[in-house]
Amino acid sequence: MGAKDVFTNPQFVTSPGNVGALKTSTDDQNNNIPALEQTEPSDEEWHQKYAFIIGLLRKPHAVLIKESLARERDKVSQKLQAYKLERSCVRDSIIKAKQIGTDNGAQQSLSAQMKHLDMMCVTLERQIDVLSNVDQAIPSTENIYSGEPDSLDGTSSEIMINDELDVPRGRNNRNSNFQITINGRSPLDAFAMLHLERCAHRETRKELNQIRKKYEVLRDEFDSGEGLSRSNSLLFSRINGDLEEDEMFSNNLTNDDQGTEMSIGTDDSSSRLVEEVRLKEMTISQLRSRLLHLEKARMDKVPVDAAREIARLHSTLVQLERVRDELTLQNYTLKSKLAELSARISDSATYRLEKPNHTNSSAPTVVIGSSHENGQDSSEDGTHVSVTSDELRLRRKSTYKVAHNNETNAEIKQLRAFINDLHAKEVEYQRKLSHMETELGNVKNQYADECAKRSEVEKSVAALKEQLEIAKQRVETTEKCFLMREEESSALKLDLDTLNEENKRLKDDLNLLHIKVEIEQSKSMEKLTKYEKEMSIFIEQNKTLLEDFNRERILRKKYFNLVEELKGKIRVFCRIRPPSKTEKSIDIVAKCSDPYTVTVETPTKGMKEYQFDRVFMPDDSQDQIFEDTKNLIKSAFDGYNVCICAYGQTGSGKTYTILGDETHPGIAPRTFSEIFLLANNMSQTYETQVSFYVLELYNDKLIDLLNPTAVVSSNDSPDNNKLEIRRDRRGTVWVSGAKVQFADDSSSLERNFRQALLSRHTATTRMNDRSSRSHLIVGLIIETTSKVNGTVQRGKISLVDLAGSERTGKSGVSADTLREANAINKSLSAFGDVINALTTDQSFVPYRNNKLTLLMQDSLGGNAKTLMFVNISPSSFNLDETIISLSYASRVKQVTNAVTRNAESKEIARLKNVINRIKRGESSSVDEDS
Ligand SMILES: Nc1ncnc2c1ncn2[C@@H]1O[C@H](COP(=O)(O)OP(=O)(O)OP(=O)(O)O)[C@@H](O)[C@H]1O
Repeated sequence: MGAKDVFTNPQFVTSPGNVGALKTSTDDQNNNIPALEQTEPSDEEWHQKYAFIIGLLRKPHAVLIKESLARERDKVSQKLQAYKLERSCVRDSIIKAKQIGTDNGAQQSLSAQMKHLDMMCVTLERQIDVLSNVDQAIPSTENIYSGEPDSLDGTSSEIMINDELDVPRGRNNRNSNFQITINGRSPLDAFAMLHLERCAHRETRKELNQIRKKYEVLRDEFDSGEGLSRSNSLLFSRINGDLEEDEMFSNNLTNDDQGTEMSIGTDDSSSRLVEEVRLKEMTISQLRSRLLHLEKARMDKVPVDAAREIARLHSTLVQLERVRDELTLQNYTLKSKLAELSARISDSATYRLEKPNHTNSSAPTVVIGSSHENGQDSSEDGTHVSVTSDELRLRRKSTYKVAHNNETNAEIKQLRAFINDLHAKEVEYQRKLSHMETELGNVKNQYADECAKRSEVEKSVAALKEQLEIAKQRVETTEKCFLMREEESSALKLDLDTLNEENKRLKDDLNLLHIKVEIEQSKSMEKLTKYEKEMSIFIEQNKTLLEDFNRERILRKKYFNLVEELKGKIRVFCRIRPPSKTEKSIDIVAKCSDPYTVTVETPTKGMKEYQFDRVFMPDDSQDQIFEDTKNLIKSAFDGYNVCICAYGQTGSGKTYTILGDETHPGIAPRTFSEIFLLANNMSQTYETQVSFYVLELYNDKLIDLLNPTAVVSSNDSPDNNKLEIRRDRRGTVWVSGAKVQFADDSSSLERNFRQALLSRHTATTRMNDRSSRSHLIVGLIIETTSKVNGTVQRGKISLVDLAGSERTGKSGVSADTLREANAINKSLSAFGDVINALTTDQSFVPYRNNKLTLLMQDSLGGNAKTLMFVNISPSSFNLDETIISLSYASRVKQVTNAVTRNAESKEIARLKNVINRIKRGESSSVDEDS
């Protein structure tokens, strides 16, 4: 195609008859030998063609092509280097894999990779070679300018241009605006194709030369035969279609009669020869058809002009074969004629010998062949011969010939010699013909081999072309991708520019905003600092105020208490015990809303509220209870009477509050420790003497628990009951006849106290496992004598654990203890009466109605600082009792005592002691008041 494009361009075709057409010279027309030199373009013509293309390749273009070729070669070289490097890495990996002994799959994968890399390396090396060849084929720029044909000489610019020729078509070419084309091809392509065409022509020329030489050899051999000049002329006259003379000669011999058949006879050698020739012809025709097929197949693949050349060569070959066939035919014809002539001659001789005087003319009669078409047998006697009309005619002719015997004898002889020669020549000719056929066969075989080789090469070239096409497509795809990426990149660049501008604008805005924000921030910071300062001031003020408030609150409470104390009011603490096991599932109705208020939810009257000096919650510990209580202990050291009592329904926690248990000691044991602690603290300035008594009011009877035997005797005999409740002149209640025991320390005091408690009356009720069935009164007398001035102060702490107020049915007391319950209720009722009288400012307070009220005379409205615990149960089960207790305690809180200090001067105390001693010596009664 490329070659066709180049050569169909009129500018290339310098001599239309020279290129693409086999021209037959005048001299060779007779011999039918192609004039190869004249059909092949001369070197000058080739140079003209090259020069035309090179003329187009002006210096800039040539330089560009060379540069682009060099670039391409460098690129491919770099690629090759990279592949080689990768190859060496893969090789190292394979070696390592073998050393380590990795699995076969990995090794196979590496091997496949290695093969691929090898293939790529080979391909790239070939590409580099091709590029180098093309580069060398392009003449240097000086030569382009000078346009010297030598520079384009086929020998000097001989390149192996094949279908792998890869003219750089990348960006470089595009960028260099290399747009000159020849029939749609770049000059470089045209140059390459021209070169290809020239090479093909050279090959064809070589081939034809060989054929021509062989042909000439054959011809020389044919011509060089002795005595063959005539036959040669005849043969070549036949070859050249000049058969007139021969036909005349034939007509002379055969009288040229239509329908006459000249039998050659049954000569075996001739028929064998004919058969051989026929077989050879068949073989030749088969070979020819095969050759034609192969030629056609090859022609499809070769450039058109080369194909045309080959076609012409082929037609020449066909012509030559036709000539050969004709010669063969003529040979046969001549052979048959010779045979005929021989037969005639022999017949004529026979006739002449047999009938020498038969006719006047004595001309021999010629019997031709064995043709006896009329079925008449010839007679052997010679006198009568039965002959056909043909025989008669022949005889006439023979007669004629005999008449000219003398003239023809010489000719016959000559003919015989000629026949002999012809026979010899025929043999020779057959030999040469067979030799020529063999040669022709060899040539054909060689040609077929060449064709096969060429087809192989063409196949490999086609495969390489395909690879090249794939590579080109890949390059084009890559270029397209690259272009797309470039377009995308440019679009992105535009976007980026826009975004950069936007970003810049936004940054400016942001900077402005930053400045504004900073200004605002600084302002805000100033304000914040200001506010913080103000806030800290406020916080400080608030803190101070809070502290002041708390201090004031405490002070207020303190002063309120003080006022209350000064007023002599009884202080009342409320303590709510935790729910017992049996009360867990029952509703809780009594709650502590704040440290001074207890609320009780009643089903009929709603929520009831009671205010007390302090309210303790169920989980408040014995420590917390005593913490708010121990100030009173100090008052006893100051000479005041102090009374701490617990009131409440049975099982509400009175005994737990006053006495406690072993693990949770109550107010009494803690008071013992506190007394001796204070005494110890004051031991520098005061001498302290502690004495105590423990009484029980059981069934309206006083029992001295420090002397329980006395109790038994008193019960048995009232006369022996010496325990009498008395008051001294300052109103302090004391019990005459009760054992007052001195205590040196708290432990001995507690030990004796616990011992005394063992004698207390208790019982198990439904409300309490260890219900106190009596009122317990513990008197602690503290007498302090100042070591400085001898002042004596005498204070008393009364700890009273009242028996539980109860409803007999609810508490489930037995009939045996019913009397105890009645006595308890009676005493508590008297206690209530006294409270009523005191709170209603009645002139008469019924202390004497009951021994309990008589005993507590100095604690209720008397000369004492009184603290009463009202113990309540939280559960709804005890709601009624709880409300009664709380109402009762609220009234007690209104009671005012007449609090005075029990202090005397040292002298009075001394005198009193003297008097007491005298009195003890003179009289046992020292009561000052009853
Ligand atoms: N605040 C409390 N914390 C823990 N347990 C308590 C509390 N108050 C009372 N109890 C328990 O409740 C039960 C009854 O208490 P306590 O004996 O003191 O009642 P009481 O009022 O003295 O009864 P009674 O009048 O029948 O003698 C006891 O087992 C006691 O341990």
